[in-house]
Amino acid sequence: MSDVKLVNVTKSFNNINVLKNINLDICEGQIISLLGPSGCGKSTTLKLISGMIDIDGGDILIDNKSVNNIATGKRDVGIVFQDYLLFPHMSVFENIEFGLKMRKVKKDVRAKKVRELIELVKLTEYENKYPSELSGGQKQRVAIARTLAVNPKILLLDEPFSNLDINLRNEMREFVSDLQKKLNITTILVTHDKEEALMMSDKIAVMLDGEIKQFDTPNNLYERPNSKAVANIFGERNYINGIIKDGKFISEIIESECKPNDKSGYVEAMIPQENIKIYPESYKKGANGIITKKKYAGEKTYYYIEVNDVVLKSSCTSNLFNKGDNVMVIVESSGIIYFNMENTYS
Ligand SMILES: Nc1ncnc2c1ncn2[C@@H]1O[C@H](COP(=O)(O)OP(=O)(O)OP(=O)(O)O)[C@@H](O)[C@H]1O
Repeated sequence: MSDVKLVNVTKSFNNINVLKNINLDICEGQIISLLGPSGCGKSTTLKLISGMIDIDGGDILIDNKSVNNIATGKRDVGIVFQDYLLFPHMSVFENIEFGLKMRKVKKDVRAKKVRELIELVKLTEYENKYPSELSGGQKQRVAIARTLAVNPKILLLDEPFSNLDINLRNEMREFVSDLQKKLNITTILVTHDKEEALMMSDKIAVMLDGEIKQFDTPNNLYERPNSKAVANIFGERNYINGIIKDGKFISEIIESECKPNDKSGYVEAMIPQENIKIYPESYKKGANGIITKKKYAGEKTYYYIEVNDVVLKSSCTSNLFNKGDNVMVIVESSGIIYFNMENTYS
């Protein structure tokens, strides 16, 4: 069942179209991400759904009812921002209690609900502490508990982990994912981090320049992006021009087998970096190349390899090769996507 629906939503600031015809259909209990570069309109979309700013055109439906003319407080949505916005002079308990107090919920009911939430976000020993005494992750959990206190139907998360260091970020991603599944609360996450979106979402809306370019599952987006623009969001790939003929992709530098449904004709092959395999020169199979650059990154090493004047980028677990080495390059055909010359998925 559709829980949140955006139909032809538009928004301009100072006569600039920031959102151009946004359509989204989010099912109950799902977590979806709005993913895209800075300025593409992610936060504006979230603010429109929450009612913090007004829509120019189109419709926003929550539970199949238009909320265009309904005030933020009555939309049944809770929003968590990256900078938490906790009240500094209130304890953890009081911060979480705040929304319930505003709604004039009785004191004993309030206390029970706050304690339940404190337990849910694993802050039992911290209820009397003040925000200044908490770590970033703990503050984030208070912010989430405070938002959940008033039982919103929809949870909106605006870059909630971007202020946390990498270890804490991973821990909080897992914590929020588990919590979302446990509560089965429809959630919209704004992020510019592809890994975060891939790891946490049932579906991802890839946004560019105020438009949704593809709304799909993480797997489909990664493996079957509908355009180069979407593909590039999910990492740097190699692009090679060539032709598909008799079930084979042929280019000046490589040849590889195609899948039966890859159409014949002139194409641009998008090759993931992990598909470019490097072997010692003595291997004598594949294309001759020379390593022109090496970037060691712990679990992976990135190599730039020049093959017939074209630079291919490869990521692999082996750290054996060095700049200047002559190597053999083999391209693994699985995972290659072919765009016809009009840039659409073939
Ligand atoms: N209140 C406003 N007044 C004028 N322009 C605005 C306003 N809010 C947003 N914008 C503009 O709208 C565009 C989209 O902004 P938005 O905050 O939605 O982007 P975003 O994708 O969330 O970016 P980021 O990842 O940097 O937060 C930007 O060009 C921004 O400058």
